[in-house]
Amino acid sequence: MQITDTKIPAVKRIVPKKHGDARGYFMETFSEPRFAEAGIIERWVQDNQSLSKPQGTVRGLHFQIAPAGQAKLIRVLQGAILDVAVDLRHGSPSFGQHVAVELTAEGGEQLYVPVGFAHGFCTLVPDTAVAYKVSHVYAPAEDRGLRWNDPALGIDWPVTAATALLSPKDTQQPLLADLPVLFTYA
Ligand SMILES: Cc1cn([C@H]2C[C@H](O)[C@@H](COP(=O)(O)OP(=O)(O)O[C@H]3O[C@@H](C)C(=O)[C@@H](O)[C@H]3O)O2)c(=O)[nH]c1=O
Repeated sequence: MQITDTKIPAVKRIVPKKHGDARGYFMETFSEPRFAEAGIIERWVQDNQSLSKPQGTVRGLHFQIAPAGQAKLIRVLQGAILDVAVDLRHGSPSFGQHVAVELTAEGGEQLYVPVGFAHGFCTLVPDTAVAYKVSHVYAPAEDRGLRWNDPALGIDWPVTAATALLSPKDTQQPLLADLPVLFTYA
């Protein structure tokens, strides 16, 4: 398992080792000691899974605020996504910047997104299934969003507002400039 920093070091890319044989493959998708060595110490309390039927489905950008902040560990079970994490930590040298990484079922790559980031993805093929661990249970009262295509974020999505499929909620999320201070950089 390889765990490397992305251009925002708090966000990590994980590539599990695939042991292939005549039957197929085996891989460890999570190892507490290996993650701890790489500085990722979380108590994962909920596993989520979603299926997005059309290519070009966008989910996000989402986060939960205190006291229900969520770290996330994202991977693709079927298909492929462009996975995006936006730094919302005021005082961070990368505040407002993002990491965008392709995750595929074939490659088994994962993205670790700590508390303080908004998260979202766009599916790159039809029938894409995504699974992720979170470090706090779903808390609807603390659930928040950020507009996926806010020009201030400069995210190079593979879709436009005319071609993307979003939930009604996600078309109406606030812009970065309209968010109060929600997270601070330690
Ligand atoms: C996120 C969540 C949703 N739900 C319910 C609420 C709603 O009725 C239905 C669909 O919710 P949403 O539209 O928010 O689902 P979705 O847009 O897939 O939300 C997810 O997006 C990705 C990008 C994330 O990062 C996740 O944390 C989560 O916010 O599922 C839960 O029961 N538990 C949960 O943990």
